[in-house]
Amino acid sequence: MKMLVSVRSVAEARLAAADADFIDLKEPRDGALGGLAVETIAAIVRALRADASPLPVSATIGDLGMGEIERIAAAVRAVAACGVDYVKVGIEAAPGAAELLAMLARCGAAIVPVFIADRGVDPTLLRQACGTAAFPAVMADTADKRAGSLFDACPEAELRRFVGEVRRAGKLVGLAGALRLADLPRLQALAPDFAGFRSAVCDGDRAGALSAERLRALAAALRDPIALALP
Ligand SMILES: O=C[C@H](O)COP(=O)(O)O
Repeated sequence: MKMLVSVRSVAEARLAAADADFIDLKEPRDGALGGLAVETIAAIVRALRADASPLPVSATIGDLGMGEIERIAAAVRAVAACGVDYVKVGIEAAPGAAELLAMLARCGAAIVPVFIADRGVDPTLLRQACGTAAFPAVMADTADKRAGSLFDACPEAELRRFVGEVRRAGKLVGLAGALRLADLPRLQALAPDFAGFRSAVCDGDRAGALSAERLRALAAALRDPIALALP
């Protein structure tokens, strides 16, 4: 299971690059999928490429409503133009979501739909995303980071179905949602391709500073699943 870390600046990206497998660009203060200014995204991508970092980079477009298709299309174009490998777009079970997925399928960017799983994942929307060849990966994440982790928001059986369905579609599957060290054994059992972290690798809450110590500890725990299984 690989480790995705969300960062908001060049300094944080360089810090995370020492331990992470994927670098994800977002403004954690602005919600689950808070977007950074495109200038910041472009500057982080330039810095990582200048460092010859081999890590794939994703960026979010911001927390936009399912009905805001034109705004989302424009944001996807602007973020993709920054040179990121993947553009993450939140998908909620709300009117307009199916049309949004259809637009994203045609938009030409490498889109990762991120299912907001606080109230479960809509099976019809998930089927649509899994049936869309243009999406290289599909994620689940939570919007309300104070309500516990993804495991508090979503029954484990549902997460297992999510992982299985995305994997059977031949896509990478990622899980996130205020995941903590204590969640790693359950995560390892679900075995997504990658897990996303911000809250667990910050001093204080997810809006705080990224912690090199917490990053190292999490990376070590992910590398050593046997130790995780110990009491
Ligand atoms: O994409 C991953 C998320 O940024 C994870 O953030 P979180 O651990 O605070 O839910």
